[in-house]
Amino acid sequence: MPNLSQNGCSVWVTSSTELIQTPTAVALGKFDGVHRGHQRVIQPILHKSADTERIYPTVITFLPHPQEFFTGKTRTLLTPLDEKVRQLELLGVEQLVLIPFNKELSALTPEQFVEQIIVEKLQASRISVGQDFCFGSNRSGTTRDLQVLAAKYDIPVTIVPLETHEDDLPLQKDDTRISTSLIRQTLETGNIEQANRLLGRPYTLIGTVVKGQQLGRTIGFPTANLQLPEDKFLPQKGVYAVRVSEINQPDTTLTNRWGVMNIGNRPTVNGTYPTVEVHLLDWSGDLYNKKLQIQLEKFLRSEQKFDNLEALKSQIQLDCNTARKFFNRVC
Ligand SMILES: Nc1ncnc2c1ncn2[C@@H]1O[C@H](COP(=O)(O)OP(=O)(O)OP(=O)(O)O)[C@@H](O)[C@H]1O
Ligand SMILES: Cc1cc2nc3c(=O)[nH]c(=O)nc-3n(C[C@H](O)[C@H](O)[C@H](O)CO)c2cc1C
Repeated sequence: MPNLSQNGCSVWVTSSTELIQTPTAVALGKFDGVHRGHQRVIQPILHKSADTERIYPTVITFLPHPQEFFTGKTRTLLTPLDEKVRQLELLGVEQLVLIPFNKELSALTPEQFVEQIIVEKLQASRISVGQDFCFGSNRSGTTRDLQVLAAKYDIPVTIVPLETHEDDLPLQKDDTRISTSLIRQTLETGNIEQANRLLGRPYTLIGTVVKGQQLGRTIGFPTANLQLPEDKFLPQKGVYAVRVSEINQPDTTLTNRWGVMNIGNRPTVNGTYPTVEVHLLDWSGDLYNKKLQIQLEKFLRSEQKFDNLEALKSQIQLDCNTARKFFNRVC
């Protein structure tokens, strides 16, 4: 049973239905990315001033992802567990329940799901779902079914209309819904500003700084090499302007610092595997073992193979200048 409370987070995370804090107000869904649409679904379960009883604002999701369970294929995520918990905490969610998705659960009828999970295990006093939510065996239950079934137990259900965007996306002319897959597509093409608009916040990487080959310092640009969760979805390879903060430590010199980041194989130094490295502007010190949050703000260029380290060094200097100009304009 993961409990990330010790990880500096106040959200109670459990995958044991015996350890759920009840009664709950629940939002149901996958919530990968915790994007603007997800945020709207979560809004109705947050504390209302009129609440007299202690009701836990709770997000319910399934582990593994139902698609992963049925296909056997692992998926990368916009928000791996640790990051999802942090985003939910920022919204005011107090509990994340990861319901084990297995054969028994997938076989429950909509009626059984409401009775056994929503009523008995979660003791839900209120439910919120997105308009396209389906539940029960073969995804046979609709949001309308949920409303009807929950009404038998006097549980109100909010059905939240799908959030849309106003961006002009050539591939999605008629479909303006914000979705996890649209954000993934946008990140794959390096359109970070658009992805950030769809998310309602910057796309973020959270990782621990590990040792590399001690090469960066020899060209005047030390870079913190980030170890990320294995299931983290990476955007297009290349160089980005980023904001960097240390997680869990109120070290003010490491809060919201500007930086440049490279995601790539480093062809100039004959790199053989992809790395994620960040150079902080106007900062020096030791970052090893620190946990950093990197917010991606602008895609600057694709990775290139340079003839020598001098040429790479000049380009990184130009990247720093471009990032500085960008941040001076937006700040
Ligand atoms: N401005 C800075 N930005 C990033 N790291 C810095 C900075 N200043 C000092 N450092 C420190 O230097 C380390 C990186 O040094 P350097 O790039 O030489 O070696 P490395 O960790 O082996 O990485 P590389 O893969 O680049 O060789 C960082 O992990 C951090 O502790
Ligand atoms: C801002 C930035 C841009 C980079 N661009 C490239 C690049 O275009 N090609 C490359 O081979 N390596 C690039 N690197 C990685 C570079 O090879 C690596 O940091 C050093 O070799 C030290 O490991 C970049 C690194 C940073 C921080």
